[in-house]
Amino acid sequence: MKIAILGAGNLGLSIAKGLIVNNAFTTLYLSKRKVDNIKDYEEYSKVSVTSDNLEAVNNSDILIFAVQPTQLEGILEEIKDVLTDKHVLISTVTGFKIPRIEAIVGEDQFIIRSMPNTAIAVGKSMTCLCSNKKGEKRIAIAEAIFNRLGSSIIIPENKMQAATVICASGVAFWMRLIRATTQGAVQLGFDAKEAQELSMQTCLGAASLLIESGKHPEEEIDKVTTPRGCTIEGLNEMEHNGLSSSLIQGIQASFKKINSISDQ
Ligand SMILES: NC(=O)C1=CN([C@@H]2O[C@H](COP(=O)(O)OP(=O)(O)OC[C@H]3O[C@@H](n4cnc5c(N)ncnc54)[C@H](OP(=O)(O)O)[C@@H]3O)[C@@H](O)[C@H]2O)C=CC1
Ligand SMILES: O=C(O)[C@@H]1CCC=N1
Repeated sequence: MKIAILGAGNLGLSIAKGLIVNNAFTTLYLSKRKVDNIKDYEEYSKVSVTSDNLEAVNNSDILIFAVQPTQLEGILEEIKDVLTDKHVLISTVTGFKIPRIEAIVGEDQFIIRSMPNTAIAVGKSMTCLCSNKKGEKRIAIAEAIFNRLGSSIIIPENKMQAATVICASGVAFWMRLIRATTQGAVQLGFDAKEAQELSMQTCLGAASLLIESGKHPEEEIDKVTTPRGCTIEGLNEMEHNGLSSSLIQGIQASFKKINSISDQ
């Protein structure tokens, strides 16, 4: 696959790393206006770095847009005249809905919206996808790309905002929980490095257990909570202090914010 990432910033470079590590492209163009800080990527085979979006588009089939929402319109205007039937447009841009993309490049383009997260850099992104009518014929290509870099599901476009909160912002939410449990472990006597290792691996183990068993979290929690034991003591104290409620309220606040700053 000949892929271009237009907007090689935080997310764009995370996608690039995932593609490079998984050898998941034929050629890869990385574009941004100031290329000095990504020049190193040219050391990888078949990777080109450019500040010329048209060069990237003309030499690629899959175009992944990873610019800020206010920058997408300008890029689409810039490249729309060189788009051909070979191109599949994949936008990762938050809150920029498909009809708005179609209004610039036309309905007769394969348009896909994708919401990955930064764990794509290590092939572990949960990515949500949707498309315009024409894009339905190419969404399998997007699935193939994002399934090599984690997992993907296809959702209706009206759930993309919610998916952004749960999956994209979600990485930050889980990181903060890992930091908090790390701080707890330091207070119990582990040094910072050990504490983070214990926290991260336990988090990974808990998620893996649910993924592999298909079970509900409470079923697994029941196996851990010895009657009158330390686990239920800790869990109940956390709940008295609003653990679940706080997480749910944070998700609601994030969702309210995303709806206030986007166009859908
Ligand atoms: N960060 C995340 O975890 C996630 C982000 N998203 C979405 O992805 C998009 C990108 O986010 P993020 O990576 O954090 O943002 P960044 O600001 O880190 O990256 C945007 C990049 O676009 C480049 N850029 C700006 N204008 C142009 C242009 N005209 N042509 C080419 N490149 C350009 C910028 O570099 P330069 O100034 O040098 O051009 C910059 O590197 C956003 O819409 C965000 O909502 C979605 C999911 C997760
Ligand atoms: O925080 C944000 O608004 C963007 C969207 C999801 C991740 N980063």
